[in-house]
Amino acid sequence: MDLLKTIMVAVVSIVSSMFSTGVRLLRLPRSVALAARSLGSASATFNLPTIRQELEKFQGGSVELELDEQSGIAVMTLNNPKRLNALTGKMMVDMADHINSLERWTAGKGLVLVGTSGNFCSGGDLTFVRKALHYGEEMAAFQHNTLTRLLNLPLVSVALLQGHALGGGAELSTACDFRVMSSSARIGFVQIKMGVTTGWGATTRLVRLFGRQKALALLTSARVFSAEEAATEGLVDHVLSYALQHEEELAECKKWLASNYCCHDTDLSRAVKSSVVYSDLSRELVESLANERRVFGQFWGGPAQKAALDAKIKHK
Ligand SMILES: CCC(=O)SCCNC(=O)CCNC(=O)[C@H](O)C(C)(C)COP(=O)(O)OP(=O)(O)OC[C@H]1O[C@@H](n2cnc3c(N)ncnc32)[C@H](O)[C@@H]1OP(=O)(O)O
Repeated sequence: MDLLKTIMVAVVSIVSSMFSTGVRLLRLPRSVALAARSLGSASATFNLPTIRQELEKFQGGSVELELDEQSGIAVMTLNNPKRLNALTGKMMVDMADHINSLERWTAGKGLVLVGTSGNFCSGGDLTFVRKALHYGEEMAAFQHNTLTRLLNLPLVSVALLQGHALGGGAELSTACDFRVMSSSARIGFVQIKMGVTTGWGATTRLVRLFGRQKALALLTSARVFSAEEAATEGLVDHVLSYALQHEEELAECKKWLASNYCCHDTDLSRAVKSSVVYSDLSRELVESLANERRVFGQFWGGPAQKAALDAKIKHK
């Protein structure tokens, strides 16, 4: 317990020093998260509560959170099944609120991020996207904050990829520590085909996960991978051996997480994850996300994106 406290204090001290220099992205305890009312970069400052109010106007779908006190494994479910769990503004806000709850959940050691009804997420909800073409950098700032806090939770997280994980859906999966894939699922960073760059932080995370060459290949090719191909490329950590029903695959995924990475003492497990996060709290991460946001803002709402939206592309 002392070790965990020491690490948390050190992390808070680093995060606080980032706040004092105007860099307000990273998170840890609720008290610090509450202090992070705005997210700043060298060139722009974003007011997260104001962005939140704006995003809430784009209703549709929900994100649910279930905490299992006994196993210490939480399940966060994307729920917009008619649109293959594409994310609306309201769902982004729900997710941010659930990350707040998970930051306070001291009994937890694991998290599964999943979509309902056998699909992970088909990216940004294109109905929402069409109405939010004026709001790219702000949305990106909100998502960067939420997904960095997800990545930095003291829980070992896994994305269960079923059905489609496309565009923003593929980005969400990179905010988890591990990826488990259903044998029939597909994953692709298809943003470039939609006339945009990554808006939810995946470029920064892909470079860190797989190195710059593979990140560049994934993002410029927009290739959509089967589970077998994704495993060969090292994009996913485990492929479920045969396709099961949604609930059975979720149970399998929880079992995989519990038996591999959540099988030791809770305090120690959280301390290990916090140490990993600590080693990753670099200014370079924050600056990379700020750059990613700026680049994204240059294309969001631009002619290439509008043409792609008009073309009603299916990423088969
Ligand atoms: C933030 C930046 C990004 O995320 S860029 C990536 C944005 N996402 C996309 O471009 C995905 C577009 N959708 C597709 O390619 C196809 O729907 C895929 C996922 C391949 C599934 O094809 P298929 O199995 O034939 O199903 P379908 O097209 O009939 O879809 C079922 C219903 O879901 C909808 N849907 C799907 N994706 C989205 C989305 N991202 N936003 C809003 N709605 C979406 C489809 O329109 C379809 O709805 P409906 O039944 O026609 O009313």
